Amino acid sequence: MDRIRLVGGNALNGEIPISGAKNAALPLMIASLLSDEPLVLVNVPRLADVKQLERILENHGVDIAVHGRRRGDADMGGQRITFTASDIVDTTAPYELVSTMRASFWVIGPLLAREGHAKVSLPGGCAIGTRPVDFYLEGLRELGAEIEIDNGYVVARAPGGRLRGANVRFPKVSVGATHVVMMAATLAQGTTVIENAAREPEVGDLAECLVAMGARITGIGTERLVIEGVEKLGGAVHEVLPDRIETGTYAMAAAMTGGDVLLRNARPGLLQAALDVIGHAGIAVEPEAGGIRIRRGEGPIRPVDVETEPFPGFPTDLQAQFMALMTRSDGVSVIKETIFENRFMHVAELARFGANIHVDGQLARVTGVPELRGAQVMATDLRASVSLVIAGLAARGETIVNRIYHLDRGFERLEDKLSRCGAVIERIAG
Ligand SMILES: CC(=O)N[C@H]1[C@@H](OP(=O)(O)OP(=O)(O)OC[C@H]2O[C@@H](n3ccc(=O)[nH]c3=O)[C@H](O)[C@@H]2O)O[C@H](CO)[C@@H](O)[C@@H]1O
Ligand SMILES: C=C(OP(=O)(O)O)C(=O)O
Repeated sequence: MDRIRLVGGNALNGEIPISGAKNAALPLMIASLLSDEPLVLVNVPRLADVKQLERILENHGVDIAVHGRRRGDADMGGQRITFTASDIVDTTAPYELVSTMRASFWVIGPLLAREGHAKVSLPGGCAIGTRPVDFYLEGLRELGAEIEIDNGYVVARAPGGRLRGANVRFPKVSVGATHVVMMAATLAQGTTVIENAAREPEVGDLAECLVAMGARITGIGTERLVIEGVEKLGGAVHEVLPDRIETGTYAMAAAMTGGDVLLRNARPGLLQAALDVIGHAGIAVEPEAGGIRIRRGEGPIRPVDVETEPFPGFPTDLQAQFMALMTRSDGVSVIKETIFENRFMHVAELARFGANIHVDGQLARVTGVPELRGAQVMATDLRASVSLVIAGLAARGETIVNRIYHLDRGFERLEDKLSRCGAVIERIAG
């Protein structure tokens, strides 16, 4: 398994290009199942999760064409990929594929809406929690689906071959459940209202793409979505929005090491809560024409208390990265994780750098220390793995991060992007 080796102490200076968002690309790719016409996605990031989802979509009969580079393409720019689901040849998503990439469970919505039936493996839990899918199934039942669980699979059928519009209210904000019910509702008979819908930018990005394909959706960006079902959807060309989690991650890396970094193509409005917190920690956050500039002056990193919340609150996907930053603050920061029940796996690994963190249920109390020391550490999940890289960038001496396949799921060419800004970081194949 590949590892990453870092030697800490260098400030980051220069420019980091922000890639297309993993959490936007995945639902957008799945939306291609809703139409028999080509869906062209622009700025698709080169990530392990994207490659895995391509394999899953091909299993359903989707033709996938990756366009070659074009003269003038931006350095480290995203891919242009055409997805064409002319004919869905298989409405089963098998365990061996779904278990490797949780979001592939989301194919259940488009398959049910377009074909009237679907058999999709339950995704199972993962490091950060049990992550059930009860809201998804309740929402699809409201749309008229008959659903049973058989041998670890969700077997769903739309009576008469078509779902019907309904009022769906989620008991708790769920990004995935909002994606799935919204996609299913686009082809349902009648109108669907989704209350307590997720407002994450990736949900809005998917909705805009669906509208471009001919869907009728209003309330985009709000917690109340209204979808008027149509008979058929067409093709579209849609650009994947920049990754707000990657943006926040590199902002915290620059804050941690010192230096002056322009996050190219970043959009402040996608992560304003996180940028505000970084500003309260004493770091200069300056929107510019080409992105966001992060400048850590001579001052200390100030402690800030944070509670993770659904958008527009502080995102849970930046919690581990922020904790790494707070390990070097000049005080005490209390971090509350309210979204997932087990998202402090990085605490034990950060402690190996000499960090002082005490966990009590949903709360982590981080007392800043004057110095971190390099260590051998192990990645446990996607965002935890990058929090270890952030710590290693500022630690004295050498750090080895093991099991970085977690990183490759959601961070495109991380070591290239960081080494171009002065970090001593390399991938060790093995
Ligand atoms: C591919 C993708 O976009 N992943 C994101 C998506 O995951 P995902 O869509 O899986 O996360 P959800 O928003 O659904 O989860 C939020 C909370 O609701 C719970 N829940 C969810 C569904 C359900 O049926 N029952 C239930 O209890 C979950 O266990 C969790 O505690 O949103 C999360 C929260 O912003 C992010 O951390 C993930 O990066
Ligand atoms: C939890 C994450 O992704 P996923 O839902 O794909 O596990 C993440 O992107 O931080």
